Amino acid sequence: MPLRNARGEVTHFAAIERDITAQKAEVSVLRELATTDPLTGVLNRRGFSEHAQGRLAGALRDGQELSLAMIDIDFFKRINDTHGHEVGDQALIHLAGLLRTSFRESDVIGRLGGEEFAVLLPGATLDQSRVLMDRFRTRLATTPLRLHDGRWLGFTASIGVAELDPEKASLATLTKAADSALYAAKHSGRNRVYLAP
Ligand SMILES: Nc1nc2c(ncn2[C@@H]2O[C@H](COP(=O)(O)OP(=O)(O)OP(=O)(O)O)[C@@H](O)[C@H]2O)c(=O)[nH]1
Repeated sequence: MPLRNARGEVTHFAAIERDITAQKAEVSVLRELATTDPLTGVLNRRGFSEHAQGRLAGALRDGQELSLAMIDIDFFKRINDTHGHEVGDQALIHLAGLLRTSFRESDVIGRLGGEEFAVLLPGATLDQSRVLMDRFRTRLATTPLRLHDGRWLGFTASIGVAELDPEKASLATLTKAADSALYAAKHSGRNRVYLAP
């Protein structure tokens, strides 16, 4: 803002300066809280969807393959009913930890709700994803969770995988296809990976 003398000539400029570093940090913490699942630390549905939309747009732009896997714990209700809700929560944390150490930094991992998780695999074809997901399924099935009383709890998951079709490209379409494959995996006996046609 210009400051003038009695003759109306500009002699100085005044400015108000405010350090917004703290506000910026606060906004970023709030953003993180809004997009992260507090129990497992992976992205929540909203965070996953935001990241996935971005990666999907990138894949379409670059003509890159992209796959989506939906992962759902088998008989999770039974785990809760038999061992209690706290052990159920531990199982969710266990699964999220295995997901984090099984996939690349560039893959997007989220908990979509309840015992359902999703992994978005940019650059992966349906066939490559099948191999990766089957490896993960086996890793989960052979890595039991150690309970507080020293006992071990083994559990499995069913997985449905779909690949991005550039002709029908939307996250909703891809999710629906992976969900149908997951449904088929559940109904054919669980603890398996099914691919969307
Ligand atoms: N401990 C715990 N349980 C949860 C949470 N969210 C959802 N659940 C439970 O997850 C269970 C889901 O049960 P169902 O949808 O019947 O599925 P399921 O028993 O895994 O059976 P299938 O998927 O058919 O193998 C319910 O008992 C919910 O109460 C959570 O954050 N923590």
